[in-house]
Amino acid sequence: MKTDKQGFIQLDMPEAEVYYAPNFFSKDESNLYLQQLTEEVAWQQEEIKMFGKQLPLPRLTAWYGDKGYTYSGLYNAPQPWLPILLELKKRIEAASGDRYNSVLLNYYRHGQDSMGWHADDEKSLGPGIASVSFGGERGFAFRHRKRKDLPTVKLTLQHGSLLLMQGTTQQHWHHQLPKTSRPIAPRINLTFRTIMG
Ligand SMILES: O=C(O)CCC(=O)C(=O)O
Ligand SMILES: [Fe+2]
Repeated sequence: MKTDKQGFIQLDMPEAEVYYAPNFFSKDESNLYLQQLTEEVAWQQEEIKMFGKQLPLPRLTAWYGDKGYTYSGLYNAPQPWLPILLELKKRIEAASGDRYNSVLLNYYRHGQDSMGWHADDEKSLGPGIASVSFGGERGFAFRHRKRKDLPTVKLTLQHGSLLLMQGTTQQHWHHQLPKTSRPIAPRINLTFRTIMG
């Protein structure tokens, strides 16, 4: 690991640009953001069609921003930005040097809520994604899509942390937020994104 961007650690991952700032937000700020986001965001229980069945996603979600997006073949209209989301976006843009026009929010109610291996590599998505975490600390992992010789890269996403995924990260690596049997406080994750076109 090496420190590059100010306050960020760069993860040791070939063909990727991933930076992690464990204490991007102070404890007090993070507690406030966690509470406000829990209350103000329009959390939804979405369903996904799998093996011909409608299954609830193992987390609650919300989508805000300038543009709609298509997910699992369904078009989702965006909700207009909340002031708190614009405030977070501004601070993260200043640190990352990227610009974002939408944010996907995930609410993990307990350790059995999760997100499986995937890459955020849709053609309409810009390469810079900024991931903010508030609440219960969860494990997170990256796995190279082709090179089985490379180890899985694991980290703990802390309360108030910022993870930047840039460059060719999504083309070459998958990531996941695994389930845990540990009792764990609810967690909110925000991924700021750029939808093009
Ligand atoms: O909750 C997380 O840390 C990961 C979220 C994620 O990968 C996504 O929304 O695409
Ligand atoms: Fe993702």
